[in-house]
Amino acid sequence: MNQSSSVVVFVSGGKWCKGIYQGGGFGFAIGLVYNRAFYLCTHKALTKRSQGNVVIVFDQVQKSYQVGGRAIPALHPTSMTIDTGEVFGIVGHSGAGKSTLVRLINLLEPPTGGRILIDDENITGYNASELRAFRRKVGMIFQHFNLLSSKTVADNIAFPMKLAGIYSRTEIRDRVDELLKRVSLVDQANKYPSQLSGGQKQRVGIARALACRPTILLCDEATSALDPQTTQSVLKLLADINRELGLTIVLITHEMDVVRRVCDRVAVMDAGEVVEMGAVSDVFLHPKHPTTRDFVFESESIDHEEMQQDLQHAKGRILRLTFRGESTYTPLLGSVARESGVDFSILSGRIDHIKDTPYGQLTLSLVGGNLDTAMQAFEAADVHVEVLR
Ligand SMILES: Nc1ncnc2c1ncn2[C@@H]1O[C@H](COP(=O)(O)OP(=O)(O)OP(=O)(O)O)[C@@H](O)[C@H]1O
Repeated sequence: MNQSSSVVVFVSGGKWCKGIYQGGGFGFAIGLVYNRAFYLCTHKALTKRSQGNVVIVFDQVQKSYQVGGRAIPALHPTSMTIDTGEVFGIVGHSGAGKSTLVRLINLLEPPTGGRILIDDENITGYNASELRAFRRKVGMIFQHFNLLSSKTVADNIAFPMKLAGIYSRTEIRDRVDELLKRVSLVDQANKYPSQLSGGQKQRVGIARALACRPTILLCDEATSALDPQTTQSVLKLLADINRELGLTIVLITHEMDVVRRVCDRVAVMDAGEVVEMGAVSDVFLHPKHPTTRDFVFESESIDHEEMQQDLQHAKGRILRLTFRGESTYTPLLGSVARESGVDFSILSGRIDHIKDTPYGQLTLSLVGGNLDTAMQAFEAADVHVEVLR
């Protein structure tokens, strides 16, 4: 193999970093990096999928707000389904309509058109008492926690049960104790919200949302007010709750990184419309809509213009390879180079996870040899190949 030098972008903790890489031993180097990173991963997400039962159906649902006597659309007619037990992300910029969509699910906002079915029932036709019973099935957590400042942690958690008026004192006490343990706040039970950190406040919010044993949990920018480390721990708690209780979680956020960490599927919103929807791995690794691409680039800290300039300097054909799950374990580049006689330069690379599934992306320039043989070898190894130039 010829020696070649090129810009290399490697990843540390999910971030890109650059350097100059001499092409000779790249197969080994990449194999080593990948194997080291993926050795630590579990395969849980490869086997876990939603149970396939639809819990939420939006059938041509639309919402307009009356402003100054005029109907201003916030959600254009939207049809979608959310499955039982999945974590469903809704991502979009400010004003895209995310909060509106999520507030329709528990009828905090009534739709101005279409039908919303929850567990096969059209909730838009509910009377007041049916609505009260329904709302116990849907918990909600908020960006700014919305705790009652005059009540202790334990009393905040007990509050929805007391309000429901259908639980005994013993039931409430036992449930509060159980939830304090679940959110690791047993020793904070008698404190007031002002005495807690942001992460602790959100844990109280989560416990309170779970008090009446809901089957759906709505999260409205639940981590947006938290620092990165606290965000991680709150997302982990939500993932544990989803896995252990089988709760369906609908999570709205303006950060694709949050979606990548916990969601199974995602809807991308732009100006009141769902512009892209699908499994997080598909949407994240192969974004189609420009808004989705912006979110993905932003979350990967990629300067798109800089990247394009780097690509212009590269010789030959340019491919982007995407490895997912099992295919990431194969130290493939060396063997493909030997088989095809193609020389590679690595222009960029990234390794990370989508939920628990490892993935890697490499952008390569290829010179000489037999390109078709190389492409066939990648595809045979279950590596997705995109020709960029
Ligand atoms: N109660 C309301 N009355 C009038 N217009 C509203 C109301 N609530 C939201 N809107 C408008 O509807 C559109 C969608 O708002 P929404 O809050 O759903 O967006 P979002 O994506 O959640 O934004 P953000 O991330 O900033 O919360 C915006 O143009 C907003 O100004």
